[in-house]
Amino acid sequence: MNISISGMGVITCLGNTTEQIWDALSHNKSGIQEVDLYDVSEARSKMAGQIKEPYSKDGYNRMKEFSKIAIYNAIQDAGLTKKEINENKSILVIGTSLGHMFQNDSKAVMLDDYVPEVLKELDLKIPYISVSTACSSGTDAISMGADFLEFNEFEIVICGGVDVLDIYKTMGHSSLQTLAPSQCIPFSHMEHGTTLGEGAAFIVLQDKKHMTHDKYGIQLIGRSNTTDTISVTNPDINGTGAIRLIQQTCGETGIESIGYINAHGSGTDTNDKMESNVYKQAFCNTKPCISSTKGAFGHTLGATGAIEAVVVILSLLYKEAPPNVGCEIPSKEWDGENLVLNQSKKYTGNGISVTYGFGGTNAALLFQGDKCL
Ligand SMILES: CC(C)(COP(=O)(O)OP(=O)(O)OC[C@H]1O[C@@H](n2cnc3c(N)ncnc32)[C@H](O)[C@@H]1OP(=O)(O)O)[C@@H](O)C(=O)NCCC(=O)NCCSC(=O)CC(=O)O
Repeated sequence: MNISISGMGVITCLGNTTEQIWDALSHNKSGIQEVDLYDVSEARSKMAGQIKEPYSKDGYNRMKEFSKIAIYNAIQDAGLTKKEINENKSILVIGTSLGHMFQNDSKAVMLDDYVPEVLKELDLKIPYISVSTACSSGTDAISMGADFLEFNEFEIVICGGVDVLDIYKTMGHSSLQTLAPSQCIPFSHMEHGTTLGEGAAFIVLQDKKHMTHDKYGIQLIGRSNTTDTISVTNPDINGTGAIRLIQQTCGETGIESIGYINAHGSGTDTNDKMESNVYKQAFCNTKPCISSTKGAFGHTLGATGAIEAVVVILSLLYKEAPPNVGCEIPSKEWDGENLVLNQSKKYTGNGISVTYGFGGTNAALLFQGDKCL
């Protein structure tokens, strides 16, 4: 089966359309600013990829609003009517890390309790399933969506990730000492650490032979996940599970087909060292372009894999690997690697999005496409 991308919808600190985010990314722009959503005076970092007004400050409503915008835009982009979605076998697969879970101390909050309202307000009468695998959630949601399509369970799959900023995530990462005091610049020789962000991205997957018009000509040709579980917070510095992940994702296509890697690039010392070890070993004969887009969006946790999947799709359409926003001088581990610095680079071949999460969850999506925008 040819798993095709028929539509995409996004909301991020760089904009609410794929055109806006590509324009900002390709001009090396970052959407990271000082947080005004809650009090960050006690936090190690005051900065985040916050989506500014006019959205609700309440986590539940914020999750709902971001999901609704990205899902609605993905459906519109796919040219599907609500009737078509409701009358075919359709499903929503929604990934998040902790979403709005810690927003109300007084009662237990379900991770996906807002989703029925999203569907109702969009007038969609379809089932949904939620996925939470830390920072790989958005990637795993797309992977699971592709499984539903491939095994003929569903015909129209809307899948992606959403996450919101909140004081609990900020203070959690602050006490773990993972936050960069100023701003995350993955793979840079400068200070290390991540910067949080928020947003949502959804894509519509369909079997190419059921589509009347394949406007993007992009296919999801590989997907996989592996688990290390060597530590709750530390990645396996040798990257054994991550290397296996890339090999499994590429399968018979072969890793030499990859022209661009959208890395996890969380900006922390341990993650960035682990990733350089992984790509050095996995791509010893080829040197694909590598960049992380977290310097632009911040680390959007459960949404990051879905947003980065959209970035890879756009990179295939524009035939350019986007910059590693803010990175002028890489750290020495990247000597000899084809790291994209602060300017986009032309590339040919397939694009892969790789995400790693706490608990050792690793996930990847491999896309192919020949059309040009
Ligand atoms: C969290 C770490 C800084 C911990 O490193 P070390 O163990 O070497 O450092 P350390 O012992 O000084 O720990 C720093 C502080 O965090 C606390 N700490 C560490 N691990 C903890 C845990 N499992 N639970 C609670 N607290 C913990 C320590 O007590 C200490 O606080 P105190 O000093 O107060 O005692 C590091 O593992 C790291 O950078 N991890 C992130 C790597 C990364 O970016 N991975 C990408 C995928 S994960 C991702 O993208 C995010 C996600 O999935 O959500």
